[in-house]
This record gives sequence, structure tokens and C-alpha cells, in this order.
Amino acid sequence: MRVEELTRVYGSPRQPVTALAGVDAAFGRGTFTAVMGPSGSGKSTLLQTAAGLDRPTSGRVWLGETELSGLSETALTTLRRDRIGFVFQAFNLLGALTVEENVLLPSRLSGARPDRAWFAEVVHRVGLDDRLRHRPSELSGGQQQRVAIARALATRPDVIFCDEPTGALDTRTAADVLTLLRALVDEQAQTVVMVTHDPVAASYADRVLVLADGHVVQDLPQPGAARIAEMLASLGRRRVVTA
Ligand SMILES: Nc1ncnc2c1ncn2[C@@H]1O[C@H](COP(=O)(O)OP(=O)(O)OP(=O)(O)O)[C@@H](O)[C@H]1O
Repeated sequence: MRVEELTRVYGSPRQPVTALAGVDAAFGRGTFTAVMGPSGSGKSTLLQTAAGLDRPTSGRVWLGETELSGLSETALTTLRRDRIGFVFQAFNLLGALTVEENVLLPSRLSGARPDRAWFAEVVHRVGLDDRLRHRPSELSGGQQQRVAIARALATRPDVIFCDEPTGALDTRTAADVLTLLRALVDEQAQTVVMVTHDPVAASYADRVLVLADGHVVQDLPQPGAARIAEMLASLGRRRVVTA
């Protein structure tokens, strides 16, 4: 997946807010990228536009050979459903459905016959084999997040976008979720792009892309949690100095 000159301007022409200001980035197959940066730097907007949930003001998004801005709404919806997975902090599970029904929902909506072997593998990987008949309200926050991850994986998407997937979780459950994402990248060559504020979470990634004011200001290969924390602190200082 790659984005070219991606720009997203919100608001009115009189009071424009530039959330992304010409971002270029590539996310190769089988890589795990953490997207970091101060609040309001454009992280969620990058995820939303790259994932085809929001249209950029200008610029292009490529998923393999397909350029998203050239697609009709219907084609974009189909591409999102079949090739892209999402995990958000609010798990967005349907309370009336069981865990199994929630995980299988995207496959059912696509009209495809669910791949039962892959479903079994996915729920096993997220450790939910014994929770399939439960409803989301009967699960812990970490378990609900794992259901959301299983749902994102059930259709075997090319890319999984995660926005603060561990923000609501305790340290141990967060570590489980991050270990799972790492394993998906290493073992299944999934591509993961994850927004996080947490240097420890980001240290699971192969690379940290840092945004500030809608621009990519750093692109660091495997920096480690200490270096990430240092870099975020210096970014904070620079913003104070330039403010
Ligand atoms: N729907 C919207 N309408 C107007 N402005 C918006 C909208 N969504 C985002 N923005 C603005 O765009 C900028 C980038 O927002 P974005 O949510 O991408 O930042 P972020 O880095 O994800 O922030 P945070 O870490 O606080 O979640 C901010 O200035 C925000 O106020």
C-alpha cells in the first residue's frame, strides 16, 4: 500500500484545517508500521484516507495496482470489505450478536461462504475458542479487542489498519494483542499500520513514521521504546520553541 502527496483539508474555504499536507509513504507487504506524533498531527486522518474510509482532498492512495480515488463508492466499499481490515479503539462490535457472528459478519456481508478452517485458526490465534457463544457485553475489554482483531482478519485482508488498538487495555492484554499483530506480520505476511501514542506499543513495529502538522517528520527503522520516547519528547520541545 502506498500514499502519494496525500492532502486532506477539513473545514470551510474561509477556515481551512489542513490535517494532511502532502504525505508520501509506502507500506510494503509483510511490514508493521507504527504511526506516531502529537495530538492533531494527522495520524487518524492518514489512516482513514489510506483505508478508503475518507476521501483525500488531493493525492493518491494505491492498494497494489488499484488507485482508490478512481473508484466509485460501490467499488470502494467492496475493496474495503474484501481487502482492508480495521481495528479501532472503540471495538464497534454488535451487542446483539455472539462473538462468532461478529467475527463472521464481514464475510457474510460479502456474500462469500465463510472459510471455516481459517475462522477456526483466527479465533484460536486470538484465544477466543471458548468464547464463541458469548455476547460482547460478557467479555473483558481485552477480549472484545481480540474479537475486533479476529473480525478484521477473518476476510484475510491485504492490510490491517489499527487506531490505538491497545489504548483501552491493561499492560498485559496490550502485550498479547501486540504480539498477535507482530505474529500476523511475521507468519502470514500481513501488512499492519498502527496509530499509537505508546512508545512500547510502537517498539513492536518494524518502523515508526512520525507526523507533525500533517507532514512526515521522521521515518525510523526499529528505533526501540527508549529512542521513540526521546524522539517524542524532542518533538514536544520543538513545538513549544516554535509556537
Ligand atoms: N472531521 C473533521 N472536521 C474538521 N477538522 C478535523 C476533522 N477531523 C480531524 N480534523 C482536524 O484535523 C487535524 C488532524 O486530526 P487527526 O484526528 O488526524 O489527528 P491525530 O494525530 O489522529 O490526533 P489524536 O492523536 O489527538 O487522535 C486536527 O487539527 C483536527 O482538529
